[in-house]
Amino acid sequence: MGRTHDLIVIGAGAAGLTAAGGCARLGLRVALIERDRMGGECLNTGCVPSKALIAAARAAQGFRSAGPLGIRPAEPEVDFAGVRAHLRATIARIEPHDSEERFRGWGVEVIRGEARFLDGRSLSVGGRRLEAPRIVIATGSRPALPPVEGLADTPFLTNETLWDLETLPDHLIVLGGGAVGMEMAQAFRRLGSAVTVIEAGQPLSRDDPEAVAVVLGRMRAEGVRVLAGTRALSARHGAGRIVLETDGVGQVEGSHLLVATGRRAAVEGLGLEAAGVVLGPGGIRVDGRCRTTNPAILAIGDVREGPRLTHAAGQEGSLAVMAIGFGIPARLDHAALPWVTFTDPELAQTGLTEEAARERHGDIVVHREAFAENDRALADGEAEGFVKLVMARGRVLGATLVGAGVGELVLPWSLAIRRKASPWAISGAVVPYPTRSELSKAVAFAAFEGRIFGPWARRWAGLLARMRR
Ligand SMILES: Cc1cc2nc3c(=O)[nH]c(=O)nc-3n(C[C@H](O)[C@H](O)[C@H](O)COP(=O)(O)OP(=O)(O)OC[C@H]3O[C@@H](n4cnc5c(N)ncnc54)[C@H](O)[C@@H]3O)c2cc1C
Ligand SMILES: NC(=O)c1ccc[n+]([C@@H]2O[C@H](COP(=O)([O-])OP(=O)(O)OC[C@H]3O[C@@H](n4cnc5c(N)ncnc54)[C@H](O)[C@@H]3O)[C@@H](O)[C@H]2O)c1
Repeated sequence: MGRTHDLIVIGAGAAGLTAAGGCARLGLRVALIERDRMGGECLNTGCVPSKALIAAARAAQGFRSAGPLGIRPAEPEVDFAGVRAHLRATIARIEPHDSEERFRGWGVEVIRGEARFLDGRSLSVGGRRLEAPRIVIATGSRPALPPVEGLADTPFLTNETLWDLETLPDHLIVLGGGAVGMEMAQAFRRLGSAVTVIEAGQPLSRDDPEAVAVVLGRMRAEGVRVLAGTRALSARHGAGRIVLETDGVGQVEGSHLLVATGRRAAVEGLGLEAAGVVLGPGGIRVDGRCRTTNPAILAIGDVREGPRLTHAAGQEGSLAVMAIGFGIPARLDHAALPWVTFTDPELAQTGLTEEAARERHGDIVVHREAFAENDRALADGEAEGFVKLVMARGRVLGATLVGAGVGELVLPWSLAIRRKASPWAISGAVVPYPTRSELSKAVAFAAFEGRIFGPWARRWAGLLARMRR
């Protein structure tokens, strides 16, 4: 039996949908295999429900925190069933973008079932054999469980089950202080749970420590107990309580446990060996063009070694379209890959952190502006945080932003790192007043301020002034 399709994509998350949709719209015969829900993790168990929960939590917190604005603080009445309904409604509103109908409309053959490789060009799904000259693996990741004694016999939640909770936890223990752990810890605290985070190293350790300190300060002030440098050794449960034994603070007791200790590639049952695809410790091994050890097979999104973010998955889906649809050997460029942690204040990074830039480039210059200098932030009563710009020899290497809604301020800095916008242009842009974007202009201007108001400029202005006297 010969080829059944031009392209087979396994997994209908952000990565697989982008690859399948793009190639089908170019007229290729595309099969898209999905064993569970269309839209994958981001839509169903990741970004979307977590951001909807964060929005509900922010609304609740607004009741408590408006005192400085002259609104008497009150304890909100949280209707957790209503919060869940908001989560479900948000998913339902976004779902049509990722639906079978939409992709079938573009000519994609959506096949429901579990894929398993037969060899490097063919696979089986539900007893049917499919073959194509190009295959894309986009099967995502699953929660990685830590080696904590007794965990398997203890009831715990992960991002796959958290959204099914019917009542608000009385005391949520969060194991892992990464993006999932910190976002959910603050959200549940704001909704009314007691929350303890147990983190073996430092929370949000990939981020700039100075910016992380701002987030941690706020979370601790709101009552989240964050135990850094603390490892869970064992877990047990009884009488509706969960007890974790730790190496730092002894026992931590709560009503619920959320395990958020990282991810592992979802490859079980795929039969990678039959396809000649090698798995590394962090996921499927790929080169700079997302090619696996079998060059006819690409691996994109969470399943491969590398950053696990929806926009990275989408970018790699587009790269697959370039490679397979157009034959363009596009390479991945993560130099300006942004990431945002949606705590409050938000924490955003693009390019290198100050520490990474110093290690790699040695001689760097850091410019910094605080939201306390921004009129809009002051008017909003949310003036915590800063924008930090890291440069070397006139080039932007990275930007760190922490403050209310800073995820919306990252774009010009990602462009600047890729030299699609210059700090000079940003410093001279006309920015609407009063907006937080003014802080981006201010920090860019700081890079030139010394020269604009320096001795040469003063001499020239003085000369002109004297001529007019
Ligand atoms: C709580 C949480 C919050 C997050 N928030 C953000 C955020 O705010 N911003 C951000 O950028 N990222 C966020 N992420 C990360 C983001 O969800 C992932 O990076 C992204 O969803 C990965 O997309 P993907 O297409 O690679 O994989 P997935 O979305 O996991 O899709 C893989 C699909 O493959 C299917 N599949 C697997 N194996 C098979 C098989 N053998 N046969 C058929 N189908 C198969 C799965 O069912 C799944 O639908 C968050 C993650 C979590 C857990
Ligand atoms: N806003 C966003 O973009 C966003 C939000 C959520 C998740 N994500 C993505 O999802 C992925 C998964 O997030 P995550 O938070 O699960 O993983 P992570 O790798 O970011 O963090 C896991 C944390 O758990 C800690 N840990 C591991 N074992 C432990 C143990 N035994 N005891 C205590 N702590 C332990 C680690 O030190 C680490 O800090 C990330 O790659 C992230 O990029 C992104």
